[in-house]
Amino acid sequence: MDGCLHCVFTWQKACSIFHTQGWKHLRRSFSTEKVIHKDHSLPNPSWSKDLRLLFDQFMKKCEDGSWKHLPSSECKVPQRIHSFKTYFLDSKPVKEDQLSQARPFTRSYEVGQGFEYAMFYNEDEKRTVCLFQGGPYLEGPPGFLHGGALATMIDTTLGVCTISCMGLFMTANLNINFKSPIPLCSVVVISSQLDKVEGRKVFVSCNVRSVDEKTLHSDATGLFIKLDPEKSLT
Ligand SMILES: CCCCCCCC(=O)SCCNC(=O)CCNC(=O)[C@H](O)C(C)(C)COP(=O)(O)OP(=O)(O)OC[C@H]1O[C@@H](n2cnc3c(N)ncnc32)[C@H](O)[C@@H]1OP(=O)(O)O
Repeated sequence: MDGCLHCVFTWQKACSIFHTQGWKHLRRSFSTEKVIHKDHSLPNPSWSKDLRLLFDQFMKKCEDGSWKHLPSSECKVPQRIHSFKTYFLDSKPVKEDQLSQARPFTRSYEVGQGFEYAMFYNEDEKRTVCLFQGGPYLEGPPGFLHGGALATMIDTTLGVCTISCMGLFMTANLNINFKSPIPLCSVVVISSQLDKVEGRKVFVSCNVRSVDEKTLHSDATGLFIKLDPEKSLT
């Protein structure tokens, strides 16, 4: 179990270092035994009552060990992270100075304005649940969440579901049905599961429901491909 969670943390940590400090630092960081970051997936004053209640419910489910709360940025770097650099040694990313202002997309807004979420993972059931509150800067149609913002959270949730079992990956395909618009600043529950693994291909799916579960806002499937160390990404 720890190994699976470490994979999630590894990806998040790697993205964070890459976006903020560039490849050199990413590589250097692999020699670090333990790095602690602030966890952005804990309650803050912008969270609605619904989000807090759901968060508390899932934290209770964590007490018997069946579910795990996944920190958003706080992470331990496992020894196996050394292998991560293999995938990127030959890549030629954009200049490091261009990346100095970059940050992970879902954590790029001020508290409460963009993506507020917490994720929970069930190892036995291979399921990931994301509790998501889309803030006012994520507006699409007046008063409603932008479809791209929902797609981002679906991709992230499916990605976490995937990485928990397979390590480093990229999204190859996302197929989303938007069934009912999501009021801005409301809370939805994104429930994802791993459906099938075929070699380097992992098939996952999810649905997005209102807090009372009465409204199906969206459903989606995703295909994630495990990175091949023999291939460069660029
Ligand atoms: C924890 C945080 C979660 C964050 C989640 C966010 C994740 C992201 O946003 S990733 C960014 C968006 N995605 C990308 O930019 C990916 C761009 N694409 C790529 O880099 C490559 O196409 C990549 C890595 C996905 C696959 O490349 P590669 O490793 O060469 O795989 P390749 O050999 O072409 O294909 C492997 C298998 O997958 C299949 N496949 C690949 N792409 C697709 C696709 N789009 N649809 C269906 N099948 C596909 C191939 O047919 C092949 O199948 P088989 O083994 O049966 O012959």
